[in-house]
Amino acid sequence: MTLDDPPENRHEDSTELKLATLISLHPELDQSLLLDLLISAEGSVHRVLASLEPTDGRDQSRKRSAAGVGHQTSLSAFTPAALSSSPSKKRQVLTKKGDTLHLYSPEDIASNTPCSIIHNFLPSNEADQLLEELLEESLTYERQSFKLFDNVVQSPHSACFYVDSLDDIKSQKTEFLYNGSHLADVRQITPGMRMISAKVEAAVNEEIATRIERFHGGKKLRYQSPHRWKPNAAFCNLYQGGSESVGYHSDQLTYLGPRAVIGSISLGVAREFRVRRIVARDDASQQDSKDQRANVEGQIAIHLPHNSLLVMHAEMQESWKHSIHPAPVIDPHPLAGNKRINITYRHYRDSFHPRYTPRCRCNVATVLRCVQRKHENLGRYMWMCHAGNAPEKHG
Ligand SMILES: O=C(O)CCC(=O)C(=O)O
Ligand SMILES: [Fe+2]
Repeated sequence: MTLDDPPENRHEDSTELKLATLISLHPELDQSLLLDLLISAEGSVHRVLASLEPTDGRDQSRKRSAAGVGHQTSLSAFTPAALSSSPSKKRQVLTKKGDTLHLYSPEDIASNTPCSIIHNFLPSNEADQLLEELLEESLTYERQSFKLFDNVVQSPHSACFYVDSLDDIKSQKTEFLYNGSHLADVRQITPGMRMISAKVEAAVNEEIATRIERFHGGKKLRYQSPHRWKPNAAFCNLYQGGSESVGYHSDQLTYLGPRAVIGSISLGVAREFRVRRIVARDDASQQDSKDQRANVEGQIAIHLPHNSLLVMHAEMQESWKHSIHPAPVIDPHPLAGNKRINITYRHYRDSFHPRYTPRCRCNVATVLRCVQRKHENLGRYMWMCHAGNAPEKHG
């Protein structure tokens, strides 16, 4: 930025500066959480700082920026079965800083990430029909935008939210909050999406059972829903061309509850779904260099072809982050051209309906967060005020 820039750009820059200040003072907190707090506090760094407990003796260094495009590696170069026991206990080095481990086969994906994949999930004519329907539907998708002070920031892809019934639409538009506001575009699930939802339900429940049998001794994780997974909402994402993407994030657990499972169908152009483990700042020993920490975090690319079902299992949102990486080159799809459409089927749990969401002392609805960066509280959940007030700790 130069001094010739218009004032609104200078204002935007000051947001970055504020965020950078917060990141440097609270490196143990997730960047998206700090951004949420900053928005809620209407840009007051002071209010955000006041809402966070003081922490002494932290590593003041800035967060490592996400590694760029890495060169291709193959799994055979690494020791297998990184997740053969609890993923949080094993700290096996899978990648060197800047490298990306590319995974294609269901076996490699299941053993090295908290995900599983089914290729050629639907009969091919059904997948094509669904793609055609959603290509039409997605013509009116919009980029998700949220207000940051006087600026509107837009996501680098477009999306839309779907629920089962007209009553659910009404409820979504008035009761459920996302980034502090109601969603404007909520639609009723399309006939094609509804037609496959029973298949998705059956496959995801089977995948959950296999996963807990293989990696968790047949027992679900603590706080994981004891009930059958039943999709009742879906986000559809449209990526138009290789430059559209979504940055590293974990999905909001406020209405899904802890240990959420998500079933994600990919249609059209194949793209890289990148995942990396969240490593607590103080988990690595003092002597560990940033490079060593980056090695433990790893960076894994799961390739998502047309007509695949990826299941993000119960370990995923709390301990890993995911993204859709920008692609310098894509293979055009015969029906979709340069587009990828993704449906993430979700199970909104009744017991996490907004009528049960705790409210802060200031009467603002809270969001459910899991501590990801600070070792002593790792894995604990908290209902956090969206207005930047002191978090109420639970769990
Ligand atoms: O497009 C994808 O596969 C992932 C989308 C995603 O992360 C989300 O909807 O939260
Ligand atoms: Fe996501």
